[in-house]
Amino acid sequence: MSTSTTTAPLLDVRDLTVTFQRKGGRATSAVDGVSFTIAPGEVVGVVGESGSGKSVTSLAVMGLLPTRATRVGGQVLFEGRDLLTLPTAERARMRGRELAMVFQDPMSSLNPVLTVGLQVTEVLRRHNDISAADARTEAVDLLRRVGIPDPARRVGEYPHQLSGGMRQRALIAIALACKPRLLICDEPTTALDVTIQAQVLELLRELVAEMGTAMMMITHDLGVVAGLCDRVNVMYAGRVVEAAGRQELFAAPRHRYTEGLLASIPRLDSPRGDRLTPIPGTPRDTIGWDRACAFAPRCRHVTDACIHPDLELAEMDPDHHVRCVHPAGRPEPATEEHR
Ligand SMILES: Nc1ncnc2c1ncn2[C@@H]1O[C@H](COP(=O)(O)OP(=O)(O)OP(=O)(O)O)[C@@H](O)[C@H]1O
Repeated sequence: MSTSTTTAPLLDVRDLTVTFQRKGGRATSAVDGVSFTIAPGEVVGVVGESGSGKSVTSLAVMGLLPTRATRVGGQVLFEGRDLLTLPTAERARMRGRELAMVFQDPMSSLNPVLTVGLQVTEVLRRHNDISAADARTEAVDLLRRVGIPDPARRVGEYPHQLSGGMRQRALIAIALACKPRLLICDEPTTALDVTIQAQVLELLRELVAEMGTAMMMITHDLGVVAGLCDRVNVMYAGRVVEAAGRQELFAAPRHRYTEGLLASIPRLDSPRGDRLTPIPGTPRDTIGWDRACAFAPRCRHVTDACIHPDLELAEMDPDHHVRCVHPAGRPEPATEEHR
């Protein structure tokens, strides 16, 4: 089932499944019936622990999963067209122009033997009919817009000559060069120092708002979600377990996993001396969804009813969906911190 937005969605992911065929014939399911939408200009977070399927979901949307031994099912509708059925060449043409992606590690995403300027102009010239000189002028302007100082000099530099923060800014310049309709960011600040993280997130927020670009923000950091996202999808073991507006999610989490995630991070409004409550166990303590709620082994509220093969993502409120047999009630209203 799909979580809804009021305007026609830009991206409408329906019942996405990704299965990897392992050596010896065993298939593992990484994404298991994921559905969500992103409206034009909307910033949607995908949050969850390591291994929950966030990156595989984004790579499936971008068409960047390895084709060998990978089975992708469902639909990825971009402005109504199913990307999964488009010819490979057409998908490649859309990457950079309609959809772009920023990865976690800028050093492995940038080409080390090409100047930063050349990597920006390459994208501009691939998708636009412009001269080399105009592309260079535009590249300098883009580097300036992403906050790279002295951009006219920096265009001639190689990635290793830039700091980590500057490299990530260069990568953002490349991703936004053709003003894509959708930008997918996969943990874009994890590899950066904490002070630089905030600057890069603020830059992303400003740029997508200015360009009207929608953003899918993949993160395990609820602080990033609180500061940036309009709506949030919480993933666990390859499925969306809760989908809600940001305010609603922080004020009244309904899934016991989301509740646990929120209880395990420090909050400014917690009383002094209040202890954080970690979620017991690890994501490895999982039951297959076909037999039960995958979170059941780690859940403090588990009962026999959680052994239930058809646990649907159910509507709690308009635009708030939860996959849980014992969802939490509605606690106190949102604090200023999360508005
Ligand atoms: N190419 C692949 N072949 C086989 N299994 C894979 C492949 N890529 C990912 N997986 C598996 O798919 C599952 C989901 O991985 P994914 O990278 O999407 O998780 P994630 O939520 O993004 O975690 P992280 O935050 O650590 O990146 C994991 O169990 C992972 O081992």
